[in-house]
Amino acid sequence: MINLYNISKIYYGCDKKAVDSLNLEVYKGEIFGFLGPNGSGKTTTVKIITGILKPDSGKVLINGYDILKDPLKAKKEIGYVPDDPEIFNKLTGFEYLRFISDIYEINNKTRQLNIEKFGGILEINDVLNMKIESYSHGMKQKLLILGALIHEPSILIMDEPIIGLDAKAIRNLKNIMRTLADQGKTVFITTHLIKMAEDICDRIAIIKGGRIIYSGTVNELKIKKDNKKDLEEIFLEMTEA
Ligand SMILES: Nc1ncnc2c1ncn2[C@@H]1O[C@H](COP(=O)(O)OP(=O)(O)OP(=O)(O)O)[C@@H](O)[C@H]1O
Repeated sequence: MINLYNISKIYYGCDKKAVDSLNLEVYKGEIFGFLGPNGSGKTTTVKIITGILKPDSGKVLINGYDILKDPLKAKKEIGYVPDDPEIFNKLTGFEYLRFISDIYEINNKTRQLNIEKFGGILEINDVLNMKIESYSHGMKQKLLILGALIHEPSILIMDEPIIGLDAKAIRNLKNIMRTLADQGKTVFITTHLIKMAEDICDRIAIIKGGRIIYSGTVNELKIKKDNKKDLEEIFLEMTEA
């Protein structure tokens, strides 16, 4: 479970808050979609949830652990896929996964089992002996996802996970997300892709200018908007207004 209480952040030298008084609860057993136009504060929020950025005010709890006061315990709960897959290019895929496993103190057997399981689903295992610099964008993205799953986190947080993936990989990732949620884990994704959110997310929040302007299910939102069928139209209407 993820809890945000009154989170605000203003970047140095900026006059406007990147995120402003955010309150959010993301439950166990759900896939939660965080939607918003460019520059609305999605990545800032993800970086604050994962402890990469410190908010100016407010509190984040990760399964009850305060990300600032109890960072190791909180971070052990999280698997994180950043929006930029440019990392550790000189390592091979295996070396990267070993490195991540060591950080999370995962034994060899668990590491191997999870590489076989999730690497198999993501169809990345054939290239794990190659250096990451030789990977395509989509292959790097798959490796990052595999790395985020290797310690069996109870909370999976992915920033724009679909970008760069082909149709089959997207379907496989959706299946992984649904399986994790059905196992009682928390899945939090940011996306620009409204259709994706509509297809897979149990609940969504829409952020605009750093403030959450809606949180709930897609169906509740449609009912609120006079039963308009097209979520994309509703989203554009809400975020452009
Ligand atoms: N390092 C930074 N320094 C200054 N301003 C920043 C920095 N990172 C983000 N911002 C600003 O904070 C606001 C929110 O940015 P953020 O990256 O969180 O948005 P986003 O919703 O993830 O955007 P996108 O969909 O384009 O990835 C924007 O106005 C952005 O210009």
